[in-house]
Amino acid sequence: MTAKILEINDVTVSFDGFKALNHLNFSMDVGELRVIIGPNGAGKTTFLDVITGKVQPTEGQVIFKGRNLRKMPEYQIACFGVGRKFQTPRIYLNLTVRDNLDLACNRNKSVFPTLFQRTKGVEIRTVAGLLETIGLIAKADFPAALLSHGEKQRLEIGMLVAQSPDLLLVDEPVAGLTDEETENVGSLLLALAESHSIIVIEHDMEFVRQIARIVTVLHQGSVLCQGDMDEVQNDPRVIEVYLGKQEEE
Ligand SMILES: Nc1ncnc2c1ncn2[C@@H]1O[C@H](COP(=O)(O)OP(=O)(O)OP(=O)(O)O)[C@@H](O)[C@H]1O
Repeated sequence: MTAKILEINDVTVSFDGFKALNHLNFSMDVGELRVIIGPNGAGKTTFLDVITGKVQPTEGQVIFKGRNLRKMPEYQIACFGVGRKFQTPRIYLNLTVRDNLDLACNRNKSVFPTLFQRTKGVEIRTVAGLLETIGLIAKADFPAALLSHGEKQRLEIGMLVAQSPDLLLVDEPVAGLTDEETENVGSLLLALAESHSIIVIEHDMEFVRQIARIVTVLHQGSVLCQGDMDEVQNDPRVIEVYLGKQEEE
């Protein structure tokens, strides 16, 4: 049986009685690339928030690498191997691409990774290797401010990977990107999926089709259905709550 990197058991998150997550059950294998879709308000961001420790479950458990994350502060969870990419790139615009990556690599040399038993064999990345992975060798010495939006997204993904996370959480990486940039980010995530477990939240169905193996659909804080792209797209419940409405927008 393949080891699970993440198990979410019967998790509910209540905000003043409103259940943003409602008895949610979810699991994924080590090395899996999983895409999460769902209508606005389905609970996707809250789902990421309970994994990173930003939000504590009201009920239920989040188990990462076999360990219950309950009451673990956010920075400890990050050091234990969860890396999160937010929708808007968080990079240093005045620094060069190379210096951004260098900073991220050096962050990894803090004492915390050794304190929180990182998985053996997780590759420690070099700046040169990262520049190649994210396809920005030619722009290594440009200030990050001069990059296109898609290149900034790739740089931030590179900075995340520099910290050798076991699980990458990527929130809407292609929102606002051109078709070409979208494809580049997709190829990058597919390349990273060869050595990382990755969760991607995305609304862009073309992009989801490019990268997805298994798709999980969230609705009203629970898993509505899960399967490959064809199964999910043809599921009448998904068409009703998400895909049908999306086409009308
Ligand atoms: N801190 C909070 N306090 C109260 N309600 C919240 C809070 N955070 C989220 N919610 C509510 O929980 C529900 C789920 O929100 P969440 O942001 O997780 O959904 P989402 O699927 O990410 O939506 P979107 O696609 O619009 O980003 C929404 O109805 C939202 O208004």
